[in-house]
Formats: sequence, C-alpha cells, structure tokens
Amino acid sequence: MTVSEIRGHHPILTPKAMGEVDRAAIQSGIDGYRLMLIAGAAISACVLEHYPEATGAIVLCGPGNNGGDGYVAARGLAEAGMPVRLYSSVDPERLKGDAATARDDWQGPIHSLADLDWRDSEIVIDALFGAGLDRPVEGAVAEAMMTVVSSELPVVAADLPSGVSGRTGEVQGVALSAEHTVTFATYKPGHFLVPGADYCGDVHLIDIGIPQREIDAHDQNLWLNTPEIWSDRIPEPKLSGHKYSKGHLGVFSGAFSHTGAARLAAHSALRAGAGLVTVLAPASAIASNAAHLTAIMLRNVSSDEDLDALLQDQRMNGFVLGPGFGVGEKTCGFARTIISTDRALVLDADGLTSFKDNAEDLFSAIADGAAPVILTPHAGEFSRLFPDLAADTELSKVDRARMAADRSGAVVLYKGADTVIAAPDGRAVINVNAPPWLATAGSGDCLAGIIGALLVQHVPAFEAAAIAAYMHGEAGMELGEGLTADDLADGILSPSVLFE
Ligand SMILES: NC(=O)C1=CN([C@@H]2O[C@H](COP(=O)(O)OP(=O)(O)OC[C@H]3O[C@@H](n4cnc5c(N)ncnc54)[C@H](O)[C@@H]3O)[C@@H](O)[C@H]2O)[C@@H](O)CC1
Ligand SMILES: Nc1ncnc2c1ncn2[C@@H]1O[C@H](COP(=O)(O)OP(=O)(O)O)[C@@H](O)[C@H]1O
Ligand SMILES: [K+]
Repeated sequence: MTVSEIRGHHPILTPKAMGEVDRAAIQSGIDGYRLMLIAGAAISACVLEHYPEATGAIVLCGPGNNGGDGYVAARGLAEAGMPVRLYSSVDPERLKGDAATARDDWQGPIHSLADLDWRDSEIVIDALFGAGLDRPVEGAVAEAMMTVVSSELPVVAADLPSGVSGRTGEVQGVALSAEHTVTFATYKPGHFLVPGADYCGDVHLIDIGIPQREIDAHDQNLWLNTPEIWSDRIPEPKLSGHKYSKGHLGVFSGAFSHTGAARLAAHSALRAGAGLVTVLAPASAIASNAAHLTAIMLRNVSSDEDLDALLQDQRMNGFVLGPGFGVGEKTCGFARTIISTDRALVLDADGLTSFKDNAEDLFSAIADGAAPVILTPHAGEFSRLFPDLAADTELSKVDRARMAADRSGAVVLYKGADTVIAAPDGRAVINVNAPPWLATAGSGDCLAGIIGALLVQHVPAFEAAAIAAYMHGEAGMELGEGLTADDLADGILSPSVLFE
C-alpha cells in the first residue's frame, strides 16, 4: 500500500461503529441501496482499472450486504462487457433488504459456491464477508475460499478480504489474500493491523456519500498516523534559537561491551534536531564511547549519586533509558529517579524488561511524577509489562496499547509493522509507513533517540511518539531495503526539513 502518500485526517472506525454510522445515515434519509450502488460501482471500477485485460471474472457473494456489493459489482462488470460468473455462498432467497434488491437487479444466473469453477476466469471479486464477519469461516465456504487461494487468481475484496476481522486484523478461520481492497467511508483497524494488512493489498478508500457529520459523531479517537494529526507540533527552528533552546537529551549507555545501542539513539537524536546530546556512560564504557563520539558529548554516570549530580543541571531536560543498558535493579532505580523529576523519559528495551516483575512500581512512579513518560515496547516487552493484555485474544493491538496507556499513565508506542501509539487520555494512531526492512537490529534504538529529541524540544509526548514513528518510517523508505541501523541514524532528517 502506498500509505506514505495518504494525507489528511483519517479516522479509523471499527466495523461495529461503521455499521452504526451506516444506520444513522440511512435513518437521516439517505437511501441505503444508493450507498450500495456506489460501493459496488467502485469495486467494478477498481477491477476494470487494474485488470483491463481480464477476459472473465468470478464474483463470490455472501449472505449480507457485503454480498449485495458483489451483485452490484457483477452487474457493472457485465455491463462493461466482461464475462462474469456469480456464486452465492447461501440460498440467494435468504438475502434481505438492500442485498435482496441488488440480487433482484442482477440479470445473470446465480451459481452455488459448491460448484465453484474458476478455470475461465482471470480475476476474483470477493464479496463473501465484510464488516459483518463475526465468527471463524468454516465448512464449505472455507473450502471454496481455499480453492480460490490455490488458484492464485488475483482477488479484489469488497470492504475487507473475507476472513479478516475488520476490528482486529486477525484471520478468522481462513482468509482470502487480496491485491486490492475497496473500502467505504473510513478505514477499519483490520486494514492496517497485522496480519490483516498483509491480506488487503492496496486499500482504496471510497466516499460513498455518508455524511462527514455522521462519521464525526461516531469518532473513536483513532486515526491513521498522518502528518495532519501533528503538523502544528513540529518544532520550528527559530532565528533567536540556540542549542539549549532545542533541548539537551541524555542517553544512557550500557557497560563497555554494550555501548552501540546508546550511540545509535544519541546519533539519531542529534539528527532529529535535539540541541545537545550526551551519552551517559558507566566508567567501564567511557573509553569505548569516547572512541566513537564527536558531536555527541560523554559523561560518566555510574552510580545513583552521579545521576543525582547530573539532575542538578536543569538544562538536561530529557532521557533515553534502556537500549543496551542491562536488565536489573540499577535500571529500575534510574528510571524511578528520573520519573520523580519533571524530565521527560523514553523507557525502551532493557528499561522495560527491568520492570517485568514489578510493573506496578513503574506505573505508580509515573502516576506520582510530573515527567512525560513514553514506553516503547515490542511485542515481547509488551507481554512482560502487560501479560494479561497480551494474552487476551479478544483484544486488538489498538485495544491493548490503549489499555496499557491507561494503566501505566504513559504514552505507549507498541512497535511492529503496525506500530500503535496510544495516550492515557484515549487518543490513538496506527502508523503505517514503516517498510519491513526497518526490522533490523538497532532500528528501535534509533526510534527511541528520535522520540527523545522531540521530547526535549517540548513536543507533547503523544505527538512526539507519533511524529517519531512517522519520521522513522520515512527514513526507512528513503534509505531502502538493506539499510542498517547505522544508515538509519545517519538518514534521519529533522522534522522541519522532512515536512517543509
Ligand atoms: N448501507 C450499508 O450498510 C452499506 C454496507 N455496505 C457493505 O455491507 C457490508 C456489511 O454488511 P453486513 O453487516 O450485512 O455484513 P456482511 O455482509 O459482511 O456479513 C454478514 C453476514 O455474514 C454472516 N456471517 C458472519 N460471519 C460468518 C462466518 N464466519 N461464516 C458464515 N457466515 C457468517 C452473518 O450471519 C450475516 O448473515 C460492508 O462490509 C460493506 O461491504 C456497502 O454496501 C455500503 C453501504
Ligand atoms: N515488519 C516490520 N515492518 C516495519 N517495521 C517494523 C517491522 N518489524 C519491526 N519494525 C520496526 O522496527 C523497529 C524495531 O525495533 P526493536 O524491536 O526495538 O528492535 P531493536 O531492539 O533491534 O532496535 C521498531 O520501530 C518496529 O516498529
Ligand atoms: K469481502
């Protein structure tokens, strides 16, 4: 999906909320069948645009309104001259409402899905299940879907690939893998959350005429992470500015053989616009760090007393703690000390794992402190801090990140191909511009540094995490496949340059 090009404010609604929006729109006088006609026409247009050479299509229709979209699309394709064979997964007499109208307006034969024969076709339109999928796909329908999968024919999905939960992105039983997904009114979480995102192919968002006011009225405080969400928070370089006005970030280094992670974070932070960056290293790691640092400063911080002395300098206004630092009580102590001040803290990697058995200590320190705190777990670290949320299979990644933010009092940036950022006040975004090659050792350290750089420039925590995730993704896209974390740290552009 060319998501980097998606601009604007994009609320993301769960299928349930979208259903409520549909119903509210229809109650306000909008003709539901008209919405279906526009939706179906968009699907046939997508097929004709992307597969103009196709000499035959099969359309798979399910029991609900998603199937209704399929009947409309089939009609559009047939009218455009494409031979179409339409299959229904249920007795077509069972269709109701708008879907029944769409069936009545389809002039061609309706075959049973049990008789599926794809051999004369070059494209599959998947209108089996969309927003209404509410249980795993099984039995004869699942078998027919497996036949489609093994045919390797390209699939264009109506709303969602059948079998993908629009709420969680999880596969329920089996799922079709689409090259294009045509969705309506708003994106759904399942278009972006893994594994759903991989099944959707290119997602096309179509305005079918549902009024924006209905969408706004059902806003779920969840958006796509686009620049429009936070562009007014990007730190602008000022003529009157000096290096301290751009903040001073401290990045803690591990012992002598674990210093690279801190330098990656520190280097990324300087690139991302922090005025000054100091690596804070234990005595054993001074020499190895000194050999590699120039623009970045270095200071010995070995003990609690060293940290207390450091905190006397009010200008050091933010910290990154965790990358390569080591797991243990020293890490917990440093984190608690910083949180008890008003300095910003990015707690990453070992900083998170150190609280595995005493997460409540961390959360109560955050509740008592004045500092903005950002937790940046990947899935493994998340399950150490929030084992119950990680184990609850009913929850989506968005639910988990939100509940973790609420419980911890911190902004939570839950990493992955589908990074979710959630604030304790309920706001959440899904970041979708990260290319898969960002999954390389040290990439997360760079991200922690970028967040730190924004925090010390007084960007509020939620926006700092959201901007940083986006910048990280853009740098990854720009550098291309095969990048290393060293390239990434070097390739970070300050946000005012990136988004000018
Ligand atoms: N006016 C509207 O509400 C509009 C809805 N649209 C379409 O309507 C869709 C939603 O329609 P529906 O709410 O009818 O939902 P769906 O058509 O997605 O599916 C609901 C039906 O599937 C059955 N079902 C669910 N999971 C199943 C499983 N695992 N195995 C077998 N059967 C299963 C349900 O019992 C129900 O009969 C959207 O995805 C979109 O494609 C579009 O036409 C635009 C307008
Ligand atoms: N498949 C993927 N596609 C895109 N980005 C990914 C993918 N997997 C991981 N990432 C991103 O790469 C970074 C990896 O961070 P992390 O897991 O902390 O690794 P490390 O500790 O090696 O730096 C995170 O920003 C994460 O969101
Ligand atoms: K579908």
